[in-house]
Amino acid sequence: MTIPPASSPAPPDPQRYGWAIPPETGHTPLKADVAVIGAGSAGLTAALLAATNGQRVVLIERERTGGECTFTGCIPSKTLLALARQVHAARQSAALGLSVSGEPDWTTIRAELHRVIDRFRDVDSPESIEARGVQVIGGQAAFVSPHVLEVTRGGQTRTVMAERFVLATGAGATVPDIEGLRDLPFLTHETVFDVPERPAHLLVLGGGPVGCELAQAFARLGSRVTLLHSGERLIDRDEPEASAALLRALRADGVTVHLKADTVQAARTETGVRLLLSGGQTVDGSQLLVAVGKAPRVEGLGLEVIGAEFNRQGLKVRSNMQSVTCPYLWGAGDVVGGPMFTHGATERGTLAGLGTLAWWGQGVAALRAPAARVEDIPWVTYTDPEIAHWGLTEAQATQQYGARVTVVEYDFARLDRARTEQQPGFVKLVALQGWFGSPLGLRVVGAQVVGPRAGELIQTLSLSPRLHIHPVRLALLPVSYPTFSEAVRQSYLGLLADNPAFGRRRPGRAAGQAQPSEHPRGAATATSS
Ligand SMILES: Cc1cc2nc3c(=O)[nH]c(=O)nc-3n(C[C@H](O)[C@H](O)[C@H](O)COP(=O)(O)OP(=O)(O)OC[C@H]3O[C@@H](n4cnc5c(N)ncnc54)[C@H](O)[C@@H]3O)c2cc1C
Ligand SMILES: NC(=O)c1ccc[n+]([C@@H]2O[C@H](COP(=O)([O-])OP(=O)(O)OC[C@H]3O[C@@H](n4cnc5c(N)ncnc54)[C@H](O)[C@@H]3O)[C@@H](O)[C@H]2O)c1
Repeated sequence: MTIPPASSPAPPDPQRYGWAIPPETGHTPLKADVAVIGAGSAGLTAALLAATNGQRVVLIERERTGGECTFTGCIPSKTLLALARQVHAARQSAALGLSVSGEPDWTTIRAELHRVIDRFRDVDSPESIEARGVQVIGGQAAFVSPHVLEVTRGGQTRTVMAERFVLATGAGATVPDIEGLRDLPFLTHETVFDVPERPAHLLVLGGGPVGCELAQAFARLGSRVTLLHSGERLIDRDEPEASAALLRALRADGVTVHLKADTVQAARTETGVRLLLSGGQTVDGSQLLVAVGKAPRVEGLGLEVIGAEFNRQGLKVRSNMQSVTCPYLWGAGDVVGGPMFTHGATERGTLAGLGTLAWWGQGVAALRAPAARVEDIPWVTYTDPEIAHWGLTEAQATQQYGARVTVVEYDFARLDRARTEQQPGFVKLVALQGWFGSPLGLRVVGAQVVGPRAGELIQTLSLSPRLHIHPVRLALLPVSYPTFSEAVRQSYLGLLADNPAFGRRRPGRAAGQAQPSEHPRGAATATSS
């Protein structure tokens, strides 16, 4: 199946985004040491770092400074989830004798969402960036010859010449090749936060982080939600137990989930949209949200003109983010492919920014490069329960290291703080056993957390391997009682000693060998609904 990139999003409403649009392009050619294309998390980081180190920097943005994270990604999605959690908590309080009825007011929810975005917008406004020594210009940039960009906007063109360049153009929503889909007015993350009315019945295509986070948020805010995912399990880069926990949670929130759903046709109906699945089943809804992944924005940038190699996975770069074929170009953020996270974008933006500096910057970049490796970036899905992961899954580790793999499972039923808050969850550590039964050579290679504060816990759980600290040191670190952080110590102790109070240890299993009944809280592997 081919997944072509979505067409460009509609231009932003100038009333709403007024001053967040960079100033007019102007006519005079510009000369700079460093030109950065794209003012999202990656481009901003690279541009500010280069400027702080005395470079003349021009930052070119075609739409809004701040990028996806601020306007259509992390900030609106986390705000919507937080509002949805409040509504959910209010509903749950019926058990305490409080009475809550009705649905939350969508106009208020939407206003609240945009109030929060507005607060973030201040930080990355063109004025604020210029105050930090970076010249910001608005327009669409493309290379026209080596070291030369043409920036166009509203029929005007301006030339920008620079010694070095950073490409940080991000990634756009992909649209699957489903018959009739492109004839429908579907939503993506670029438009869903602006819907004027609460969707009566939202169909969500895709069970990755975007689909799952938004399915839960809209369900809790009063929409009927049906999620259709082509895979066997949701968020399939995480452990199967995490996917299963999320499936249970979404269903408990009233979301109808179809796994292994192969949508073959989409059509408009009088009340919205109808999807036809390959088995003949139809699913009707009022709106459709497409959340099946993102594609790096590498087209139309004149990369061919400067000999920079790229493909649909993104700009091809070395570990220090320098283009593999164009020595004066660095890539940063979603445009280089791999894990698409804001912290990945800023880390890679830092490397690219360092790369544009003199030899010493490139030296520091080489030292920092390992931290930006795909394997070293933890990620979090901000649903309830929160789900966080770092490193290899059990199946990946077993494939790579065979019988050396050992797994510790720690159930929050043993964690006092979780018990007081009556919150389920678990930690799973994937490790390599020490040599000859000793702690020598013992090493954690992966971690998964599901439950409250999972996004915070994963940082500490992954410290030992990421900082090359022996697991014993983390296992013996005193932790305040009663905190969720005790789960870190208890699971690490489980690596060292077989005691029911700690995490339970077992040999690693290859993919498909999982025994669901043994998983924490009996988390069964997700199956088709
Ligand atoms: C719904 C959602 C929720 C998310 N939640 C999280 C989360 O909780 N945590 C997390 O870590 N990540 C999250 N992400 C991912 C995160 O938003 C991205 O990984 C990150 O913002 C990418 O930053 P970037 O700088 O690479 O790209 P972007 O922020 O997309 O910036 C690229 C910029 O380049 C500009 N541009 C493109 N082409 C040109 C051109 N030719 N000329 C000039 N300008 C151009 C674009 O207009 C854009 O402003 C989420 C994503 C989505 C969709
Ligand atoms: N919390 C976070 O850090 C966060 C939140 C949201 C997004 N992101 C990032 O943004 C990027 C995009 O996220 P995403 O969830 O859109 O993409 P994704 O690729 O992570 O997940 C999309 C899922 O949709 C499935 N799919 C593909 N075609 C389908 C079809 N026709 N019908 C049904 N399902 C289909 C895929 O199998 C895949 O599992 C990812 O890199 C993600 O990591 C991060």
